[in-house]
Amino acid sequence: MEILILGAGSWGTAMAIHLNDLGHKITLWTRDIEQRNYILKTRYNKKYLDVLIPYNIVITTDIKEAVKNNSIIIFAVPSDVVRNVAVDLKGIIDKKTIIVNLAKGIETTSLKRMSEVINEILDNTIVVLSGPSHAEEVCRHIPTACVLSSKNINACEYIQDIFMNENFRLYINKDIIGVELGGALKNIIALGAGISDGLGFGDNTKAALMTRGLAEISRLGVALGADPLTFLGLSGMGDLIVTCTSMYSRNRRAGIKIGQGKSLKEALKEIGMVVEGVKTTESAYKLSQIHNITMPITKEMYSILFEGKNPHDAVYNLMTRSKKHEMEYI
Ligand SMILES: NC(=O)C1=CN([C@@H]2O[C@H](COP(=O)(O)OP(=O)(O)OC[C@H]3O[C@@H](n4cnc5c(N)ncnc54)[C@H](O)[C@@H]3O)[C@@H](O)[C@H]2O)C=CC1
Ligand SMILES: O=C(CO)COP(=O)(O)O
Repeated sequence: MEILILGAGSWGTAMAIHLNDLGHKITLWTRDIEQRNYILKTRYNKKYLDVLIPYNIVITTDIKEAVKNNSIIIFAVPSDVVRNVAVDLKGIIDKKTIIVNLAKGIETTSLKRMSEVINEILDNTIVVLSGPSHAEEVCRHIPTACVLSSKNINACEYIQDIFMNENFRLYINKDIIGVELGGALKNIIALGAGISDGLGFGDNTKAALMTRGLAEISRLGVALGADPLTFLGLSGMGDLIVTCTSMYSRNRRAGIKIGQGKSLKEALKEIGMVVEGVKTTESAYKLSQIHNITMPITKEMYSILFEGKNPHDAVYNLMTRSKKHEMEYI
Protein backbone atom coordinates (compact mmCIF):
# COMPACT_ATOMS: atom_id res chain seq x y z
CA MET A 1 0.00 0.00 0.00
CA GLU A 2 1.31 3.50 -0.91
CA ILE A 3 0.58 6.00 1.84
CA LEU A 4 1.31 9.73 1.92
CA ILE A 5 1.72 11.48 5.26
CA LEU A 6 1.27 15.24 5.28
CA GLY A 7 3.25 16.82 8.11
CA ALA A 8 6.68 15.70 9.28
CA GLY A 9 6.30 16.71 12.92
CA SER A 10 6.46 14.20 15.74
CA TRP A 11 3.22 12.36 15.02
CA GLY A 12 3.65 12.28 11.23
CA THR A 13 7.18 10.92 11.63
CA ALA A 14 6.14 8.26 14.17
CA MET A 15 3.24 7.17 11.95
CA ALA A 16 5.60 6.98 8.96
CA ILE A 17 7.93 4.69 10.92
CA HIS A 18 5.04 2.53 12.17
CA LEU A 19 3.48 2.11 8.70
CA ASN A 20 6.87 1.52 7.09
CA ASP A 21 7.43 -1.30 9.60
CA LEU A 22 4.17 -2.79 8.37
CA GLY A 23 5.63 -2.97 4.87
CA HIS A 24 3.83 -0.02 3.29
CA LYS A 25 5.52 2.38 0.89
CA ILE A 26 5.60 5.67 2.77
CA THR A 27 6.09 9.22 1.55
CA LEU A 28 6.47 11.88 4.24
CA TRP A 29 5.71 15.43 3.11
CA THR A 30 6.97 18.56 4.79
CA ARG A 31 6.58 22.11 3.54
CA ASP A 32 10.01 22.94 5.00
CA ILE A 33 12.91 22.47 2.54
CA GLU A 34 15.56 22.81 5.26
CA GLN A 35 13.86 20.09 7.31
CA ARG A 36 13.68 17.81 4.26
CA ASN A 37 17.37 18.34 3.52
CA TYR A 38 18.31 17.73 7.16
CA ILE A 39 16.34 14.46 7.30
CA LEU A 40 17.76 13.31 3.96
CA LYS A 41 21.28 13.98 5.21
CA THR A 42 21.02 12.55 8.72
CA ARG A 43 17.83 10.40 8.70
CA TYR A 44 16.88 12.19 11.94
CA ASN A 45 14.07 14.70 12.48
CA LYS A 46 15.95 16.33 15.32
CA LYS A 47 13.51 19.01 16.41
CA TYR A 48 10.53 16.65 16.62
CA LEU A 49 11.47 13.02 17.32
CA ASP A 50 14.76 11.47 18.39
CA VAL A 51 14.63 8.31 16.29
CA LEU A 52 16.23 7.05 13.08
CA ILE A 53 13.97 7.40 10.04
CA PRO A 54 14.35 4.31 7.82
CA TYR A 55 16.00 4.95 4.45
CA ASN A 56 13.07 3.65 2.42
CA ILE A 57 10.73 6.39 3.69
CA VAL A 58 10.62 9.02 0.95
CA ILE A 59 10.89 12.62 2.19
CA THR A 60 9.50 15.31 -0.09
CA THR A 61 8.32 18.91 -0.25
CA ASP A 62 6.48 18.42 -3.55
CA ILE A 63 2.86 17.83 -2.61
CA LYS A 64 1.59 17.64 -6.21
CA GLU A 65 3.99 14.85 -7.08
CA ALA A 66 3.51 13.11 -3.74
CA VAL A 67 -0.27 12.91 -4.08
CA LYS A 68 0.02 10.67 -7.16
CA ASN A 69 -0.46 6.90 -6.61
CA ASN A 70 -1.36 7.16 -2.93
CA SER A 71 -4.67 5.59 -1.95
CA ILE A 72 -4.42 6.83 1.63
CA ILE A 73 -3.42 10.33 2.68
CA ILE A 74 -2.78 11.03 6.35
CA PHE A 75 -3.16 14.52 7.80
CA ALA A 76 -0.55 14.95 10.55
CA VAL A 77 -0.44 18.73 10.80
CA PRO A 78 -1.68 21.03 13.57
CA SER A 79 -5.45 21.53 13.55
CA ASP A 80 -5.21 25.20 12.62
CA VAL A 81 -3.57 24.37 9.28
CA VAL A 82 -5.78 21.40 8.36
CA ARG A 83 -8.01 23.69 6.27
CA ASN A 84 -5.03 25.07 4.31
CA VAL A 85 -3.66 21.59 3.66
CA ALA A 86 -7.09 20.41 2.46
CA VAL A 87 -7.22 23.40 0.11
CA ASP A 88 -3.77 22.43 -1.22
CA LEU A 89 -5.19 18.99 -2.11
CA LYS A 90 -8.26 20.30 -3.88
CA GLY A 91 -8.18 19.38 -7.55
CA ILE A 92 -5.13 17.12 -7.21
CA ILE A 93 -6.43 14.38 -4.88
CA ASP A 94 -8.16 11.34 -6.38
CA LYS A 95 -11.81 11.09 -5.24
CA LYS A 96 -11.27 7.49 -4.10
CA THR A 97 -8.35 8.36 -1.80
CA ILE A 98 -9.20 7.88 1.86
CA ILE A 99 -8.07 10.64 4.20
CA VAL A 100 -7.00 9.67 7.70
CA ASN A 101 -6.91 12.63 10.04
CA LEU A 102 -4.63 12.63 13.08
CA ALA A 103 -5.01 16.30 14.08
CA LYS A 104 -6.85 16.93 17.34
CA GLY A 105 -8.60 20.26 17.54
CA ILE A 106 -11.67 22.40 16.90
CA GLU A 107 -11.32 25.26 14.42
CA THR A 108 -11.44 28.54 16.35
CA THR A 109 -13.31 30.44 13.64
CA SER A 110 -15.95 27.96 12.41
CA LEU A 111 -15.96 25.88 15.64
CA LYS A 112 -15.99 22.80 13.43
CA ARG A 113 -14.40 19.42 14.08
CA MET A 114 -11.49 18.45 11.82
CA SER A 115 -13.50 15.99 9.70
CA GLU A 116 -16.09 18.73 9.12
CA VAL A 117 -13.39 21.19 8.08
CA ILE A 118 -11.86 18.72 5.61
CA ASN A 119 -15.27 17.69 4.24
CA GLU A 120 -16.11 21.31 3.57
CA ILE A 121 -13.30 21.32 0.99
CA LEU A 122 -12.85 17.70 -0.15
CA ASP A 123 -15.46 15.03 -0.97
CA ASN A 124 -13.19 12.17 0.09
CA THR A 125 -14.05 9.64 2.78
CA ILE A 126 -12.49 10.70 6.07
CA VAL A 127 -11.43 8.41 8.88
CA VAL A 128 -10.24 9.93 12.15
CA LEU A 129 -7.65 8.21 14.32
CA SER A 130 -7.59 9.26 17.96
CA GLY A 131 -6.64 7.95 21.36
CA PRO A 132 -3.66 7.75 23.74
CA SER A 133 -0.70 7.64 21.39
CA HIS A 134 2.39 9.67 22.07
CA ALA A 135 4.63 9.64 19.02
CA GLU A 136 7.70 9.05 21.20
CA GLU A 137 6.27 5.65 22.25
CA VAL A 138 4.63 4.59 18.95
CA CYS A 139 7.93 5.03 17.09
CA ARG A 140 9.57 2.70 19.65
CA HIS A 141 6.90 0.00 19.13
CA ILE A 142 5.47 0.39 22.61
CA PRO A 143 2.03 -1.29 22.76
CA THR A 144 -0.62 1.33 22.02
CA ALA A 145 -4.40 1.19 21.47
CA CYS A 146 -6.37 3.84 19.61
CA VAL A 147 -9.75 4.24 17.96
CA LEU A 148 -10.92 4.89 14.41
CA SER A 149 -14.14 6.63 13.46
CA SER A 150 -15.85 7.71 10.28
CA LYS A 151 -19.27 8.18 8.72
CA ASN A 152 -18.17 5.21 6.59
CA ILE A 153 -17.56 2.18 8.81
CA ASN A 154 -16.26 0.11 5.87
CA ALA A 155 -13.49 2.68 5.53
CA CYS A 156 -12.65 2.26 9.24
CA GLU A 157 -12.40 -1.51 8.78
CA TYR A 158 -10.17 -0.99 5.74
CA ILE A 159 -7.83 1.32 7.71
CA GLN A 160 -7.92 -1.03 10.70
CA ASP A 161 -6.57 -3.82 8.45
CA ILE A 162 -3.83 -1.64 7.03
CA PHE A 163 -2.65 0.18 10.18
CA MET A 164 -2.86 -2.50 12.88
CA ASN A 165 -0.13 -4.78 14.17
CA GLU A 166 0.75 -6.45 17.46
CA ASN A 167 2.04 -3.15 18.87
CA PHE A 168 -0.64 -0.85 17.51
CA ARG A 169 -4.22 -1.92 18.16
CA LEU A 170 -7.17 -0.05 16.66
CA TYR A 171 -10.80 -0.22 17.74
CA ILE A 172 -13.71 1.26 15.78
CA ASN A 173 -16.27 3.63 17.29
CA LYS A 174 -19.17 4.85 15.14
CA ASP A 175 -19.54 8.05 17.18
CA ILE A 176 -17.32 10.39 15.18
CA ILE A 177 -18.56 13.46 17.06
CA GLY A 178 -17.56 11.97 20.41
CA VAL A 179 -14.25 10.59 19.14
CA GLU A 180 -13.17 13.92 17.65
CA LEU A 181 -14.38 16.00 20.59
CA GLY A 182 -12.73 13.74 23.19
CA GLY A 183 -9.37 13.96 21.40
CA ALA A 184 -9.57 17.73 21.12
CA LEU A 185 -11.03 18.70 24.49
CA LYS A 186 -8.72 16.57 26.65
CA ASN A 187 -5.89 18.92 25.69
CA ILE A 188 -7.50 21.74 27.69
CA ILE A 189 -7.49 19.56 30.79
CA ALA A 190 -3.90 18.40 30.09
CA LEU A 191 -2.75 22.01 30.02
CA GLY A 192 -4.58 22.48 33.33
CA ALA A 193 -3.01 19.33 34.79
CA GLY A 194 0.40 20.72 33.80
CA ILE A 195 -0.39 24.03 35.47
CA SER A 196 -1.37 22.13 38.61
CA ASP A 197 1.98 20.32 38.55
CA GLY A 198 3.82 23.57 37.89
CA LEU A 199 2.12 25.16 40.88
CA GLY A 200 3.36 22.28 43.01
CA PHE A 201 -0.02 20.69 43.65
CA GLY A 202 -0.37 16.96 43.96
CA ASP A 203 -1.98 13.82 42.67
CA ASN A 204 -5.28 14.65 44.38
CA THR A 205 -5.53 17.89 42.43
CA LYS A 206 -4.75 16.21 39.15
CA ALA A 207 -7.25 13.42 39.75
CA ALA A 208 -9.90 16.02 40.52
CA LEU A 209 -9.06 18.00 37.37
CA MET A 210 -9.16 14.90 35.19
CA THR A 211 -12.44 13.62 36.59
CA ARG A 212 -14.25 16.94 36.64
CA GLY A 213 -12.65 17.71 33.27
CA LEU A 214 -14.17 14.58 31.81
CA ALA A 215 -17.54 15.63 33.25
CA GLU A 216 -17.48 18.97 31.43
CA ILE A 217 -16.08 17.42 28.23
CA SER A 218 -19.01 14.99 28.27
CA ARG A 219 -21.52 17.78 28.93
CA LEU A 220 -20.37 19.76 25.91
CA GLY A 221 -20.03 16.60 23.82
CA VAL A 222 -23.58 15.48 24.52
CA ALA A 223 -24.88 18.95 23.64
CA LEU A 224 -23.05 18.65 20.31
CA GLY A 225 -24.52 15.22 19.56
CA ALA A 226 -21.95 12.78 20.98
CA ASP A 227 -22.69 9.53 22.80
CA PRO A 228 -21.61 10.08 26.45
CA LEU A 229 -20.13 6.56 26.60
CA THR A 230 -17.54 7.50 23.99
CA PHE A 231 -15.90 9.77 26.57
CA LEU A 232 -15.17 6.71 28.72
CA GLY A 233 -13.30 5.11 25.82
CA LEU A 234 -9.81 5.44 24.36
CA SER A 235 -10.45 8.78 22.65
CA GLY A 236 -11.93 10.17 25.89
CA MET A 237 -10.67 8.92 29.22
CA GLY A 238 -7.79 7.01 27.60
CA ASP A 239 -6.31 10.07 25.95
CA LEU A 240 -7.09 12.24 28.97
CA ILE A 241 -5.06 9.91 31.19
CA VAL A 242 -2.03 9.81 28.91
CA THR A 243 -1.96 13.52 28.19
CA CYS A 244 -2.46 14.62 31.79
CA THR A 245 0.20 12.26 33.17
CA SER A 246 2.89 11.83 30.52
CA MET A 247 6.04 13.92 30.32
CA TYR A 248 5.84 13.44 26.56
CA SER A 249 2.69 15.56 26.45
CA ARG A 250 3.31 18.93 24.87
CA ASN A 251 0.14 20.25 26.48
CA ARG A 252 1.09 19.09 29.96
CA ARG A 253 4.66 20.38 29.60
CA ALA A 254 3.42 23.79 28.41
CA GLY A 255 1.08 23.85 31.43
CA ILE A 256 3.93 23.07 33.82
CA LYS A 257 5.87 26.05 32.49
CA ILE A 258 2.85 28.34 32.89
CA GLY A 259 2.29 27.03 36.42
CA GLN A 260 5.94 27.83 37.17
CA GLY A 261 5.33 31.43 36.16
CA LYS A 262 6.23 31.58 32.47
CA SER A 263 4.00 33.47 30.05
CA LEU A 264 2.02 31.54 27.45
CA LYS A 265 4.30 32.92 24.75
CA GLU A 266 7.44 31.77 26.57
CA ALA A 267 5.95 28.34 27.26
CA LEU A 268 4.97 27.80 23.62
CA LYS A 269 8.36 28.95 22.39
CA GLU A 270 10.15 26.55 24.73
CA ILE A 271 8.00 23.59 23.70
CA GLY A 272 8.62 24.35 19.99
CA MET A 273 5.87 21.97 18.83
CA VAL A 274 2.15 22.43 18.54
CA VAL A 275 0.26 22.80 21.85
CA GLU A 276 -3.28 22.20 20.63
CA GLY A 277 -4.95 22.86 23.98
CA VAL A 278 -4.44 26.61 23.66
CA LYS A 279 -6.60 27.05 20.57
CA THR A 280 -9.00 24.34 21.71
CA THR A 281 -9.59 26.28 24.94
CA GLU A 282 -10.72 29.24 22.84
CA SER A 283 -13.01 27.07 20.70
CA ALA A 284 -14.49 25.16 23.64
CA TYR A 285 -15.07 28.37 25.60
CA LYS A 286 -16.98 29.82 22.63
CA LEU A 287 -18.97 26.60 22.21
CA SER A 288 -19.84 26.50 25.91
CA GLN A 289 -21.23 30.01 25.66
CA ILE A 290 -23.20 29.33 22.48
CA HIS A 291 -24.73 26.14 23.89
CA ASN A 292 -25.02 27.41 27.44
CA ILE A 293 -22.96 24.56 28.92
CA THR A 294 -21.26 24.97 32.29
CA MET A 295 -17.52 24.31 31.79
CA PRO A 296 -15.80 25.77 34.85
CA ILE A 297 -12.32 24.37 34.15
CA THR A 298 -12.41 25.53 30.52
CA LYS A 299 -13.59 28.96 31.64
CA GLU A 300 -10.71 29.30 34.12
CA MET A 301 -8.25 27.98 31.53
CA TYR A 302 -9.51 30.61 29.09
CA SER A 303 -8.92 33.32 31.70
CA ILE A 304 -5.40 32.07 32.46
CA LEU A 305 -4.38 31.73 28.80
CA PHE A 306 -6.08 34.75 27.25
CA GLU A 307 -6.87 37.18 30.08
CA GLY A 308 -3.74 36.91 32.19
CA LYS A 309 -5.46 35.43 35.25
CA ASN A 310 -3.15 34.16 37.96
CA PRO A 311 -3.45 30.33 38.05
CA HIS A 312 -3.76 30.45 41.88
CA ASP A 313 -6.88 32.60 41.51
CA ALA A 314 -8.27 30.16 38.95
CA VAL A 315 -7.77 27.26 41.38
CA TYR A 316 -9.42 29.28 44.16
CA ASN A 317 -12.42 29.98 41.92
CA LEU A 318 -12.80 26.30 41.04
CA MET A 319 -12.50 25.18 44.66
CA THR A 320 -15.02 27.71 45.98
CA ARG A 321 -17.82 27.25 43.46
CA SER A 322 -21.26 26.78 45.02
CA LYS A 323 -21.97 23.36 46.52
CA LYS A 324 -22.94 20.71 43.96
CA HIS A 325 -24.09 17.14 43.63
CA GLU A 326 -21.48 15.17 41.68
CA MET A 327 -23.77 14.16 38.83
CA GLU A 328 -25.48 17.55 38.64
CA TYR A 329 -25.36 18.83 35.06
CA ILE A 330 -24.07 22.32 35.94
N1 LIG B 1 2.75 14.23 18.80
C1 LIG B 1 1.93 13.28 19.21
O1 LIG B 1 2.33 12.37 19.96
C2 LIG B 1 0.52 13.28 18.77
C3 LIG B 1 -0.01 14.34 18.08
N2 LIG B 1 -1.33 14.32 17.71
C4 LIG B 1 -1.91 15.43 16.96
O2 LIG B 1 -1.33 15.46 15.67
C5 LIG B 1 -1.27 16.81 15.18
C6 LIG B 1 0.16 17.13 14.79
O3 LIG B 1 0.89 17.08 15.99
P1 LIG B 1 2.46 16.92 16.08
O4 LIG B 1 3.00 16.03 15.06
O5 LIG B 1 2.73 16.62 17.52
O6 LIG B 1 2.92 18.42 15.80
P2 LIG B 1 4.39 18.99 15.59
O7 LIG B 1 4.41 20.36 16.12
O8 LIG B 1 5.37 17.99 16.10
O9 LIG B 1 4.54 19.00 14.00
C7 LIG B 1 3.66 19.70 13.21
C8 LIG B 1 4.17 19.65 11.78
O10 LIG B 1 3.28 20.39 10.96
C9 LIG B 1 4.04 21.26 10.16
N3 LIG B 1 3.26 22.45 9.79
C10 LIG B 1 3.00 23.51 10.57
N4 LIG B 1 2.29 24.41 9.87
C11 LIG B 1 2.11 23.91 8.64
C12 LIG B 1 1.48 24.36 7.47
N5 LIG B 1 0.89 25.55 7.41
N6 LIG B 1 1.48 23.57 6.38
C13 LIG B 1 2.08 22.37 6.42
N7 LIG B 1 2.71 21.88 7.51
C14 LIG B 1 2.72 22.65 8.60
C15 LIG B 1 5.26 21.61 11.00
O11 LIG B 1 6.32 22.06 10.16
C16 LIG B 1 5.55 20.27 11.63
O12 LIG B 1 6.33 19.49 10.79
C17 LIG B 1 -1.81 17.69 16.33
O13 LIG B 1 -3.15 17.98 16.11
C18 LIG B 1 -1.65 16.80 17.57
O14 LIG B 1 -2.60 17.09 18.56
C19 LIG B 1 -2.14 13.26 17.99
C20 LIG B 1 -1.66 12.18 18.67
C21 LIG B 1 -0.28 12.09 19.09
O1 LIG C 1 -2.78 13.55 21.76
C1 LIG C 1 -1.71 13.20 22.17
C2 LIG C 1 -1.45 11.88 22.75
O2 LIG C 1 -2.50 11.00 22.52
C3 LIG C 1 -0.59 14.16 22.14
O3 LIG C 1 -0.73 15.03 23.18
P1 LIG C 1 0.29 16.25 23.31
O4 LIG C 1 0.08 17.10 22.07
O5 LIG C 1 -0.09 16.95 24.57
O6 LIG C 1 1.67 15.68 23.34
